[in-house]
Amino acid sequence: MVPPLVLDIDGTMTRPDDSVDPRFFDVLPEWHAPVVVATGKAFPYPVALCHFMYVEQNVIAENGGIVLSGEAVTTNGDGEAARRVAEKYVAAGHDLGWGPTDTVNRWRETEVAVARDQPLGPLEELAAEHGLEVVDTGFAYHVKAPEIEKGRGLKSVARLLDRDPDEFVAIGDSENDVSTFGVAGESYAVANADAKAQRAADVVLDESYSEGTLGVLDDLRERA
Ligand SMILES: O=C(O)COP(=O)(O)O
Ligand SMILES: [Mg+2]
Repeated sequence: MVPPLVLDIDGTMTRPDDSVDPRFFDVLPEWHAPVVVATGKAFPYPVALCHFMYVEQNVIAENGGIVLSGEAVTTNGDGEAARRVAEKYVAAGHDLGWGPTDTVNRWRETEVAVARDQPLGPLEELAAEHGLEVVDTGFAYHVKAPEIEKGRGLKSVARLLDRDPDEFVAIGDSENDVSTFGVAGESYAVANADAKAQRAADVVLDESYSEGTLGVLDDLRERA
């Protein structure tokens, strides 16, 4: 049997141009074990990705802020403190950096994301004043409660799926995947992963982005 998977999206299921590799649309519906999509993105993004890949909606969104498996949705935290940080950041003359529509934060419930071309120092200061931290995923700065992590989300999804977290194989690319790597039984960082993810992973792959991830899936299938 193939093992259950926990897959990060950005940098892991994507190609260097940020598009999701279309090969996952064939590989994942045929994966004969649960697939959990674990992302820093707001809840609707991974739900839509699962929907359009036609796989079960096992989702860890907002870095563990929201978890969905089967009929159970769990929200960890209300994002109130993160929104206060964002307000103060904007009041200090900065910008969240996503333009007037801001679809990055529009449906975000438990944290706030800031574009990486905005100043990090003042954001970290405000976050610390509110007991929060800033996590850099390589795609955005996430202002979040330190205790909310993808790894904690994996524990609750595993429970709902009646699996041991240790059975999961995790693949990721950045510091928001470190907690997942700590909970899963086996972990891989793609070659484009940041230093923290590389240090935390059991294996650092030679191949980058979706190429690395699909290579692991091939190996796991062969092993099964
Ligand atoms: O939304 C981000 O900043 C990163 O998303 P990811 O966790 O799927 O890589
Ligand atoms: Mg990522």
